[in-house]
Amino acid sequence: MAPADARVDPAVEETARAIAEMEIRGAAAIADAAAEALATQARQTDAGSPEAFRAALRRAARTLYETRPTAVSLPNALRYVLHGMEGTTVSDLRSSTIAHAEEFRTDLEQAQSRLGEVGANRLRDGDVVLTHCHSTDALACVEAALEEGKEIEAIVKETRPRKQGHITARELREWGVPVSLVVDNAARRSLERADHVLVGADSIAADGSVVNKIGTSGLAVMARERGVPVVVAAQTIKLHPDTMTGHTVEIERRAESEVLSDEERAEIVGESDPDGLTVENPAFDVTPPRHVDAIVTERGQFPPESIVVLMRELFGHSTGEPWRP
Ligand SMILES: O=P(O)(O)OC[C@H]1O[C@H](OP(=O)(O)O)[C@H](O)[C@@H]1O
Repeated sequence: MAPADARVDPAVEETARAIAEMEIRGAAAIADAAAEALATQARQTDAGSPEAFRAALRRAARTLYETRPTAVSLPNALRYVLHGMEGTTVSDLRSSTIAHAEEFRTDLEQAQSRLGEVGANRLRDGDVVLTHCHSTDALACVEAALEEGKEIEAIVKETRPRKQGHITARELREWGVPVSLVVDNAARRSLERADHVLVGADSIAADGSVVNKIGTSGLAVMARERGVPVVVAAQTIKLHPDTMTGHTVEIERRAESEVLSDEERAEIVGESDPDGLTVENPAFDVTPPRHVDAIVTERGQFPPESIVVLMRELFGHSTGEPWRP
């Protein structure tokens, strides 16, 4: 049993709540917040023994891990920080954990800007990108292209049910990029004038499949039909190491309330049996590698089928779940 002083800090509980309720969202932001929360746990814990300290950190990591299942950046961040927890005294454990969390956060930021430079090489002056959802990795490519003096236009898919396309549109407008906001159903028509589909990823599997916001796979199929290249911008923390050993990526299913309000439900159901209406709300889908042209990372650009080579290099060691007691 964990020692009594292995308590999860309230700040960690609050971060976990904010991730679960998507106040903190986007795979990179989730990883960053999780690493910061572990550093807070390390700083604040009143654990009186190394054993209690380790138990508190593991508990905190588990609390964060259980929030959202699809973005692998979350367990990758937790694993990185917990593997860095070294020492035989509470003081050493504390300082090594905090140092590793800070290192992770700095690396994350640098990786995104390097990735942006790689992705920007694909974009030419005057190009039109079509986006789905909101991805800071994808936007980093546009930002770097703009910094190089290229003019870029964007067609931004609304992205039901949570309309994260609005966040993308807002950021692009802040940078002065002309934006056409379109409903998701306009995707195929909009591809007529797009030069690239540019999206992010929540997880990338060893076979090069891309797990991203629901609607990405249909968009990729249509883009292939139209001959528009599909570019996935994803830092290497989006690579899912467990898929090298045959595990699949869990697709998060979110609440009905994101799709249908109580009033709308009542209107549809009328006098009929309310159990006869169910709402499915999977948050992500899987795009097979044959519909993806390139995965852009901070380590360069890869055809999806070869991403496993990079995955082996970066995650070749045992993965495991160090937050399990
Ligand atoms: O790490 P960055 O590129 O910012 O985001 C990656 C992905 O995370 C988002 O998921 P959600 O909105 O958290 O469900 C989107 O699916 C986006 O493509």
